[in-house]
Formats: sequence, C-alpha cells, structure tokens
Amino acid sequence: MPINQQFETHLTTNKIKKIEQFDLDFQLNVAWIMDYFHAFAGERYVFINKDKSFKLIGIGHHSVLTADTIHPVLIERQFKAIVQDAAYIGNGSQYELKLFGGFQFDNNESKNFSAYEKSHFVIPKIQIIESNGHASIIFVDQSSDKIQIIDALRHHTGGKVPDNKIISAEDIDLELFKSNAHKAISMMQEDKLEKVVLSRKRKITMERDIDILPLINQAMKNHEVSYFALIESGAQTFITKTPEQLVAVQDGILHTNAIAGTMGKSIDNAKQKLLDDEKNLYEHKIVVESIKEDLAPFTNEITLKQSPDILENQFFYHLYTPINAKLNRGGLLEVTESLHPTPALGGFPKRAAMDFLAEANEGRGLYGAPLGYVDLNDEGEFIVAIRSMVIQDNTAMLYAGCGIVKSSVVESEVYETEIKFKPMLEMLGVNEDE
Ligand SMILES: C=C(O[C@@H]1C=C(C(=O)O)C=C[C@H]1O)C(=O)O
Repeated sequence: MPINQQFETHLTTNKIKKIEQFDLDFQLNVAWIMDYFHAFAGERYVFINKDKSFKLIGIGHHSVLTADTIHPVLIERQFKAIVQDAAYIGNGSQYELKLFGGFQFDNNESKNFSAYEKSHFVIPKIQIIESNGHASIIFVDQSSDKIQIIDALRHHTGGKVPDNKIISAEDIDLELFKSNAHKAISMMQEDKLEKVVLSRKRKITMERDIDILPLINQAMKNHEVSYFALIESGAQTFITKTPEQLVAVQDGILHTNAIAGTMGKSIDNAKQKLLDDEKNLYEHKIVVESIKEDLAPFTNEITLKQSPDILENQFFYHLYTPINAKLNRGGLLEVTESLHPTPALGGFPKRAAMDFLAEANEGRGLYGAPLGYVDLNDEGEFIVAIRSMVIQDNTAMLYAGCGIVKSSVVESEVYETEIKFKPMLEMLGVNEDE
C-alpha cells in the first residue's frame, strides 16, 4: 500500500505531548470563530450535525494524516498512536479530541481536488466543540496564551466582507452526463446493471475571490434539517450541506439511513406522489437492501421500518429509511469503508456500478464521499458529502447527482440535478431567477 512520505514523517516525529481543554461559557458563533482565526486560512474545518446539537471546529494543522489511496482504518490507527501518550489537562478526557476528515469517492483521478489526498484527515492545533449546549476548547501542544485567546473569542464579532457578484455559470460536461445516462439505461435494459448514480458539475465564477464567511452565515440562517461541513486544504475549500448521514456510532449503536428517491417540492401533491411512485420506491429499495447486506458482517441486530418515510428539505422531498443496529463487530471506520458508496451514490450491483463510474470519469473527489470524525472511543459520525462544492480563488465547482434506473427519463434527471445545485447556489448568493 503506497503511503505518502508526509504521512510517514508525521507518524515518527509528531506524537502529541499535551492536550489542554477549557470549558467555554458562551455559545459558538461558527462564522465569527472562523473569522477570528483567519490567519489559519487553508487549515480550518467545520462540522455541524443535522439537528445542530453538535458543532466541531478545527483550527491549524497539528498533523495532516494522508494516504494516496483509500485507507481510513490505517489512518485511524496512526491517530491513536499519535494521541496515546499525551498528557491531558482539563475536566473531560483526551477522548474528546477528534480525528476529522474523509476519503474521496473513489481512487480515480479528480483534478478539481488537487489539494486533497485520497485519504485526508487532520489533527488540529485547536479544536472547539459544542455538544448539547456545552462548549469547550482543546489546545494540542500549544504554548500560546490560551486565556487570552478564549477571551478574544468571547468578544469577537465577524468582520464585514465586501459583496461579491457572479460573472458566469457554466455547465461542465452536461452532454456527457446525458449520454452516460442513456448508456446506463441501455445496459439496464440488457440486465447488466440495476442502478447507477451519475453526477454533473457547474462552474460558478465570481467577481472576486470567494470568502467563506458569508457562505457560513448564509448556511446558518437556514434552519433546514441538513449537516454543514467544510474542510480547507491550502488554496481549496470543500463545502457540503448534505441531508445524508453515512454512519454514526454512539454507545455501541450504529445509525445509518437510506436516502434515495426524490421529488421537487414545486410539483403538486409531491409528497404523496413520491410515496406512491414505483420508480422512486425501486431506487430506494435497492439502497436499503444493499445497506442491510453491507452491515451483515458487523451486526446481527438491525432495526428498520418496512416502508420509507419522507425527509423534507428546502427544495425536495426524499424517501428516507432510518436504520439502526447494534455494533457487534468492527469499528466506525470499517463500517464507513464497507458502506461507501451505498447505491444512493454509487449503484447496484456495486461492482458493476463502480466500473461504470470509473469509465464515466466524473472526477468526483470529495463529492459524494464520506466526511466526518472519529474519537479515541471509536465513536463519531460520517456524512455523505452531496449538495457540495469545491472553491478555489474566485471559482466554485458545484456537483449534483441522481439515481438512474431502467425507467429513468434522461430529461427528468437533468431537471432533478438542476434543483440539486440550488443549496450551493443559494449559499453563494446566486439568484438564478435574476
Ligand atoms: C446524488 C445526490 O443525491 C442522492 C440521490 C438521490 C436520488 O437519486 O433520488 C437522493 C438523495 C441522494 O441520495 C446529489 O444530491 O448529488
């Protein structure tokens, strides 16, 4: 397994000596905190869970643990070795320090994500957590004046960012998306494939460099049920506002879900139509069955409902099945690697779908990929990074995908992906109706 030089160097030289944790007596304003630490631009991350009860911010790089192939379990092992002998000072435990990051959709080339490795995880210099209303800050091997930083954070309010305007919006390879969809449907008619999820891209160019501050502010304004995550790597920033959890483990219980099957909210009676729609129910069932199969090595107790619920977000209804299981064997990252990609993002049969996608050569990078965190207790959460974009200078590359099955109509899928760009366009302040 080829491992980056950088990865090996960090391992041998960078063991953590001291973790210091302080309680914070104020609620986190994520945008303002990111603004306060603007000197660390390129080395920050944010993760906010679906019900906003958990917020995680990382500042600076203590270590970047990467591999040039998908191997998160190996990286988690190295994280444990790095933290193992650290002295801990505070009211909690070193188990609160989290390894944050993810791995790309697949091992294929993804030129829009040149700043990210295939497996890309970070141990920050400063980590800020808010969990169920209680906030704390962790310093990893830091000699700076910590009380002064805490005090400054308490009083800091976000700076003013100059307005930015869109210059152009350009569909990338839309014709290729359509021809791949037709090709997939023909293969399905020959029973060579059951489902594949295809994606397309839109490149947005703005007048000036894109600042993340207004994007975070915009994302926080909107109270819909979705995660928010951001990871910077040098000149690039990846952002997702996904409704989709891949897997979480807490107190020995594994939580996952199937989200597949979509109807735009502008359609009359959309909710009921979606619940009755054969094509969408079929797309959804493929995901549920595949998740059950992939979980089998880790559990013998799975709980789920027989028919899907509706998940509502700003622009759509999705078919949604929550799935819970007792984790009897293996850990969070093993389950993450095994589930990814579910047929909500890959397809079915998995192998045939991944071969199709390798040929389609969409260069997904972190789009549709698992992103999240794990701690030393092996607890944490990974999300599926859809409704996402990668930003560099004054451009943002947006990604949107949809499930193709035998009965798909290509123009409807183009329309569905069109709406799926909206959450990112809204975050960028782009009003398409203007
Ligand atoms: C692939 C995306 O979404 C996925 C595909 C869906 C579908 O085909 O119905 C629904 C939700 C997601 O699982 C995306 O938003 O980019």
